[in-house]
Amino acid sequence: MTASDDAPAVSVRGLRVRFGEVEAVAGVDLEAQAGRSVGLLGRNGAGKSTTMRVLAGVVPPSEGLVLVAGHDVRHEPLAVKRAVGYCPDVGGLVPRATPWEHLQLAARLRRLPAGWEERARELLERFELGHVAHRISAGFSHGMGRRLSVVLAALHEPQVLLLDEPFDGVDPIGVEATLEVVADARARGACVLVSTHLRELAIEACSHVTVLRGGSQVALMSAAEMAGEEGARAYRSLLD
Ligand SMILES: Nc1ncnc2c1ncn2[C@@H]1O[C@H](COP(=O)(O)OP(=O)(O)OP(=O)(O)O)[C@@H](O)[C@H]1O
Repeated sequence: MTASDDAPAVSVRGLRVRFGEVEAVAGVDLEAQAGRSVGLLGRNGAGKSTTMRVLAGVVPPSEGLVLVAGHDVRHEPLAVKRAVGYCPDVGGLVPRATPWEHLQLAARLRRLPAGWEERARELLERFELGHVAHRISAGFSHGMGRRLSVVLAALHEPQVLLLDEPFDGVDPIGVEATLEVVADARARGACVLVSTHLRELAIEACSHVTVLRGGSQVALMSAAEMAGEEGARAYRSLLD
């Protein structure tokens, strides 16, 4: 099954995720159409990364119905993984591999047609990683690793792009490149989800934002409603 034109690219209904006694996500509903981007905001431990992991097909929901590009994450995790590009909040890189080797592996696993190298080079240049393309990533700074993770998530132009803390520790060039990747993805009809603590960047990158608190969703609004001093106050009041 694939998403029909008007079906949401991401549909989350009553999502709950438990790890033993801990309820990491305790009720999230979300719908995002193709061409939209949604920001996930909330304090440390609010459940953002767990929600992202469910959308990436990495962690199964304990309860709820989650469809990504028309695929049920519970029953079709492989189809979900094929449809998404996922930048995890931590990890995901092989320390002994170079950026180019990461890209070669991603291209092989995703069976990308010949010609992917050009897009890979263009992304590396955009993120100013071209000069370290053949250096092992073990010595990369945190921000360089973040930038490479975004490149890897975006390489195959996925239907759904999931960026978990893509701006964390990233310099202004990397932030700009990431915003461009989000805008490009939206322009070609992909749906983008961005988890971040940075309200202003969420507003810049996203059409809508949702705020999580203690695993529960406490707001879903247009990004414009979060803007300015009034938006900052509204956001602050949602945090505790
Ligand atoms: N594998 C796990 N086992 C046990 N508890 C977990 C696991 N993963 C997440 N949690 C717990 O679930 C809650 C939500 O965590 P999550 O990482 O989703 O939050 P977050 O909003 O992404 O936080 P941050 O902003 O700090 O990255 C936290 O209390 C966390 O300790």
